[in-house]
Amino acid sequence: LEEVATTGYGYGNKGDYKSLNITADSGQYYLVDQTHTGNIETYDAHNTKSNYNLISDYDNAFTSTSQRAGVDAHYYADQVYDYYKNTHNRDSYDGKGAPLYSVVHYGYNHNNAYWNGEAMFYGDGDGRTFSPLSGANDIVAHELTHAVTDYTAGLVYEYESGALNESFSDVFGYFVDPDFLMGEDAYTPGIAGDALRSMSNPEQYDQPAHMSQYQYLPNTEDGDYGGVHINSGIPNKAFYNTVTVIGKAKAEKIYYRALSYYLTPNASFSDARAALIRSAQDLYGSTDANTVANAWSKVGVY
Ligand SMILES: Cc1cc(C(=O)NCC(F)(F)F)no1
Ligand SMILES: [Ca+2]
Ligand SMILES: [Ca+2]
Ligand SMILES: [Zn+2]
Repeated sequence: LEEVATTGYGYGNKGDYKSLNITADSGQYYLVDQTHTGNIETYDAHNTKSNYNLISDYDNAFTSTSQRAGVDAHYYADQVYDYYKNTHNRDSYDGKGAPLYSVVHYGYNHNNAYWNGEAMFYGDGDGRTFSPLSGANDIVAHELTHAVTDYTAGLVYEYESGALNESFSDVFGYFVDPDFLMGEDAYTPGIAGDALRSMSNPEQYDQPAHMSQYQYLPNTEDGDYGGVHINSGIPNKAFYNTVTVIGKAKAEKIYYRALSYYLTPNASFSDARAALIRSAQDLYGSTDANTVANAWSKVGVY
């Protein structure tokens, strides 16, 4: 018997119907999507941090409650893969069709998600701060964009370059989920309208929105590696200032060109401003280049 590509369906964390690309193999069905260069495969860690296994079922319906996190991770990984291929002609995070591996039910009550250089890992949340984190497509795009960044600009995950690394992940989270809130679909299931971060109003969630409020923190785990998730509010606000004037279609080309062509591992906020101005000038001319310049000047970055 061989692995036959087929379609199935399942319910996401919100009980929403999702059509899935799956694989049938000797009477079993697996969350393995063979429709791209590399497979998209989704695993279950059963609330451990080790020994994962492919999510499988006896039919093509992944409708059990325990499968919901995997259904979302599988579906959104496909969505983000398609985004990079269709919008930027980038085949997976390495540009060469690398397979995408996702692991759900990672750890116990784990209020986070992350890319470890090889796979994406999603906690279930504790049910108060987060519901299963794969349920937010901007989080999936955020994590996958860390992989893209690692293969392109390689922004070092500390201080300003690290805050840029975080910001580019939020920015491509916007491009996949075009609203200015980050993580809202998995954040505080008991509270409507809030989010992990706001790109339009970073201060709402205790992030600086201007260079004058940059937080000098130590490059330690406790210091969030120089405040990479905190100081990202400044480039996030600059992005908001840009996209609200230029529009999404142009902004995503400008940001992708800067990330893949101009930015270097130790880029500062000022270097990012220059890379984005250059990208806007290359693609669309001086009017849009000036818009980018002003967007960053307004957050105190020159
Ligand atoms: C600490 C800490 C981690 C994060 C974060 O952005 N995690 C990735 C996400 F996808 F879950 F959002 N923010 O503060
Ligand atoms: Ca969002
Ligand atoms: Ca909420
Ligand atoms: Zn991140």
